[in-house]
Amino acid sequence: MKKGKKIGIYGGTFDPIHIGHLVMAEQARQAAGLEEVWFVPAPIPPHKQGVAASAKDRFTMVERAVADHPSFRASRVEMDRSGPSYTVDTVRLLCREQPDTRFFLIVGADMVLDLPRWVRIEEILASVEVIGLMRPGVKLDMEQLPDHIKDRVTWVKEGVTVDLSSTWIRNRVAQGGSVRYLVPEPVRQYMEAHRLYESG
Ligand SMILES: Nc1ncnc2c1ncn2[C@@H]1O[C@H](COP(=O)(O)OP(=O)(O)OP(=O)(O)O)[C@@H](O)[C@H]1O
Ligand SMILES: O=C(O)c1ccc[n+]([C@@H]2O[C@H](COP(=O)([O-])O)[C@@H](O)[C@H]2O)c1
Repeated sequence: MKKGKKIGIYGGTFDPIHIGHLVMAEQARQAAGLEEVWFVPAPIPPHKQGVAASAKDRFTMVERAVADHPSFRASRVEMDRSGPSYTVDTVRLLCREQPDTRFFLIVGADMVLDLPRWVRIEEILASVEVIGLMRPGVKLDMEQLPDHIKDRVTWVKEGVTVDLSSTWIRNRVAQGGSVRYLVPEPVRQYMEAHRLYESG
């Protein structure tokens, strides 16, 4: 077992980042005793059909969202890479740069069920552990997961769950509704200033 720092890697599209991401990342940090959590915006998420905001805007919103937490960081590790943002490339790079660090991938329940379809998932699971986040509306049928994946996932069972998605936020903004308190205030102000997700 590695003895170095414990760092969480929280990858996502963050289109936009919302309080569900933040509340769950904080619970993962506490539950696993992580010294830091790195939020890793994916410019081209491998399994999504398209994104609404640019990678630059999504990254800036993540930066703003985590600025007031002493252990949260926005990581540029996927920002300057071309092609789909495969997690295996990120994990490879981080483990090479910091061989003594114990990295944990923080993954929502919907994405945990998707792990069997990730590129080179065996290599990922040989290098990092997975912290699973419960998510409302996602039924955890563990039969869907092969044992070698299931065994690498530790679930955060304490605390609250948050019934919120970026899709819901985008739809709300497009309908002219308020998302105050559902995204951090600096993120809301950025969205408003840049007219992100507004219709027309
Ligand atoms: N409310 C939530 N509770 C638990 N996990 C979440 C929640 N929202 C997002 N996640 C997890 O955060 C990671 C990044 O998610 P993503 O940025 O795609 O947000 P999303 O809300 O799922 O977006 P979208 O609605 O656009 O699909 C994924 O692992 C996802 O499962
Ligand atoms: O590497 C893969 O094959 C892979 C497939 C699907 C998702 N991911 C990663 O999982 C994270 C969450 O994805 P998403 O689509 O829910 O934002 C994000 O960091 C993606 O790059 C990675």
